Amino acid sequence: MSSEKLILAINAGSSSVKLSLYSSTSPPGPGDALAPKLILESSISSLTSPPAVFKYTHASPSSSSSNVDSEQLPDIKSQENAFKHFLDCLFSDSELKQVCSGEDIAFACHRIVHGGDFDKPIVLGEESLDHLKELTDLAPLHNAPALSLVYTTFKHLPTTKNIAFFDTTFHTLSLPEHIRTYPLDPDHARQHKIRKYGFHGISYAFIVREVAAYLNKPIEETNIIALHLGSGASACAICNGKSIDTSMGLTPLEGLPGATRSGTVDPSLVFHYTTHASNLTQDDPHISKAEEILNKHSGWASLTGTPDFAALTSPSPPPNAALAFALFVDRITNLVAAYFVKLRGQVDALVFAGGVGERSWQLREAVVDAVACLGFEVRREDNKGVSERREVVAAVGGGSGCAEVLVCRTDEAREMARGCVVERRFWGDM
Ligand SMILES: Nc1ncnc2c1ncn2[C@@H]1O[C@H](COP(=O)(O)OP(=O)(O)O)[C@@H](O)[C@H]1O
Ligand SMILES: CC(=O)OP(=O)(O)O
Ligand SMILES: [Mg+2]
Repeated sequence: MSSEKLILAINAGSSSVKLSLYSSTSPPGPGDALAPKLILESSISSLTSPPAVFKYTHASPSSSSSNVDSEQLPDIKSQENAFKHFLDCLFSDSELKQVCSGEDIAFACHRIVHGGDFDKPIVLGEESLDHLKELTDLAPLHNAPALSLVYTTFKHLPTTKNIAFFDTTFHTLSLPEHIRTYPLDPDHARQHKIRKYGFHGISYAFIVREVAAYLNKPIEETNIIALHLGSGASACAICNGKSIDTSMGLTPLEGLPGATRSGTVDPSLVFHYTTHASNLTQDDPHISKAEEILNKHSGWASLTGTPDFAALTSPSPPPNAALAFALFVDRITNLVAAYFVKLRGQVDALVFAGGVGERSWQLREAVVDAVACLGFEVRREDNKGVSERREVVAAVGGGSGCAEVLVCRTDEAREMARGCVVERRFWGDM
């Protein structure tokens, strides 16, 4: 006998919480296993610049009376309160008969950005949490909010099984030693867990599976250059379905610039920029002044005054918009060129994903034009029209003889829900 189980996917950012509720049957059947069914999506954003904004949308029917398009919540300032508000809405939602209390939610899947050496998702318990707490020092800006929501889930959903999915997992076993090693004293590096980990792996796992299906190739034979360009941005060279290089490193700061992140800069810059580089910040005793500046007060927001990438190509752009745009295109070009060579030119597709990659046709056009000498070509009309289309993967260039240029609507929540459904070990005692 199969019964329906509910899966809640939780993606905690530093200033937002994104939640998606899915259903799946237990035990998962062969057909169901790949397709958890989306019931609703919700988000609470602007937690650090109140008022927080709440959204709550049923997957169907699209005009549900419980939907909240955009509601300001001035009293909500923490991840915990945001989550509690979401649960209150969920449990009082008269259109959702299958969920009345926390006991109805079988699984909570948490996106934890830094997973250290974990090479697969894990069920969260006291022991694994202790280990993850140690890793928080490596990624204080990312892991701390996610872990705080794990504790909140323990408190409010005590019967739910909590599973951690890591951004690092996709890279853990496949990055070659010479890629994951920094040229530093090996003993010191080992002792302090200093190496390239790579991030956005939940997204890359989704992208490579969807792109392989689109290309009608086995994942194990699929070679792509994937660009996850959101408020945090990275690139990944994927050879035969596996990550062989990626631009983020020990932390998500390395590599490409982001909305408020500098990306790679000369490490000595830190000491020229501020004499208080290693002082700890007042708000968080784990974060140094330098980390705060490079993570939260840099990137295109620092050049232009706005974190909104769309503003850079709007009819009335902010100051330095052209500079910030050209700089981003240049840093992406460096990576595409390097990864093209690392893949020996055997590239099935150049793939754009993430908020900027999926929505900025101008950015895609500029990047593809910049790497045209490698054989990439953009179809301008398809590229402009893609944002209105609903497919998970859409072609915007390439084709006959040269690599495809694709846009993939990446979905970290769906990837976690799918991971939860396909891993039988999570369902053992259910
Ligand atoms: N229409 C658009 N054109 C260009 N950039 C956009 C557009 N809509 C959103 N963005 C950018 O996408 C980024 C957010 O991407 P997303 O992947 O959702 O973020 P996060 O990294 O927070 O998960 C923001 O920096 C925003 O400026
Ligand atoms: C790893 C990372 O940078 O994540 P995000 O882009 O969601 O901030
Ligand atoms: Mg993201």
